[in-house]
Amino acid sequence: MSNAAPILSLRGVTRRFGGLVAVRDVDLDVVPGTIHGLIGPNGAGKSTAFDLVSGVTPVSAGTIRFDGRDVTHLPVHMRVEAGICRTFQTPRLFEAMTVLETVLTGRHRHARCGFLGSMFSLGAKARDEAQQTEVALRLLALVGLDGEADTTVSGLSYGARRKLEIARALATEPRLLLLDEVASGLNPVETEFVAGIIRRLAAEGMTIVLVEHDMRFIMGLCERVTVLNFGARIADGPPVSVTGDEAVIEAYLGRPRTDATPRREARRQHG
Ligand SMILES: Nc1ncnc2c1ncn2[C@@H]1O[C@H](COP(=O)(O)OP(=O)(O)OP(=O)(O)O)[C@@H](O)[C@H]1O
Repeated sequence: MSNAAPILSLRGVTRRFGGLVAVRDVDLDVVPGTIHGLIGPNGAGKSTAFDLVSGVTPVSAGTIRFDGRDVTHLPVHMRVEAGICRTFQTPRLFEAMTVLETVLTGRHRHARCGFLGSMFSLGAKARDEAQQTEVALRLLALVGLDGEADTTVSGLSYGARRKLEIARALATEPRLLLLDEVASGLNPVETEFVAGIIRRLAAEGMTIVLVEHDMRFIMGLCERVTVLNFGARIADGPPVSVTGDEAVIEAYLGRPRTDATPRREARRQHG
């Protein structure tokens, strides 16, 4: 693990829904500027972990620190201001908006002219709008949607919606980007394109955490991987060591943990 202080640090993070523990006492450190994978079988607690880090859901216990600051109880918009932004497993977009308008919603906090400013200086307002639009168009070019600025969201393909969600998240200028199953439903060409965007963002210094089921995608991108199962962290390390981990293999193959000892024992006995 790098010596750099983690940009994101979870300690003892737990989330209960009634009797169900969706995330159980999880510790997690994410090194700045890296691509970190968060994997695990269905229902392992990955999206809930993102909800907790982004502030969509409150923790039941534990602390979340971002860039040395305790953000555990900050509301979503203050975490976005601090530099945390996420995408959702199912893109959450407004169907009636255009692609450009959608990205501009992410620029909201960067717009310099508030209501009073716009009343007293129409010139400044127009300049500000032009600047925000320029940034939004650059982001659309980055995600390959530059020809679609005026297209209405309802007319977009699934892959385009995923890319648009990335552009909207980037519009907030995050330092930590949480991508929830960003490659799901994409064809191989689109998947490789999105992987390229992620590599480029990380090369520019952004920290990225990926929740993903596509192992090839994870293995090809991540420096480090954390594995959850039934809400608990069962492994953490470089991708190769994690994929060879017995507990991880069992979690993915769905064998009950009580199987582990006899199977290992049997293997030893059979040389
Ligand atoms: N709002 C909620 N109320 C009750 N239970 C919830 C809620 N959100 C998640 N859960 C439960 O918490 C557990 C973890 O769910 P979560 O969606 O975080 O898993 P996941 O690892 O992201 O799964 P998947 O890979 O299938 O998306 C599941 O058992 C789920 O049913």
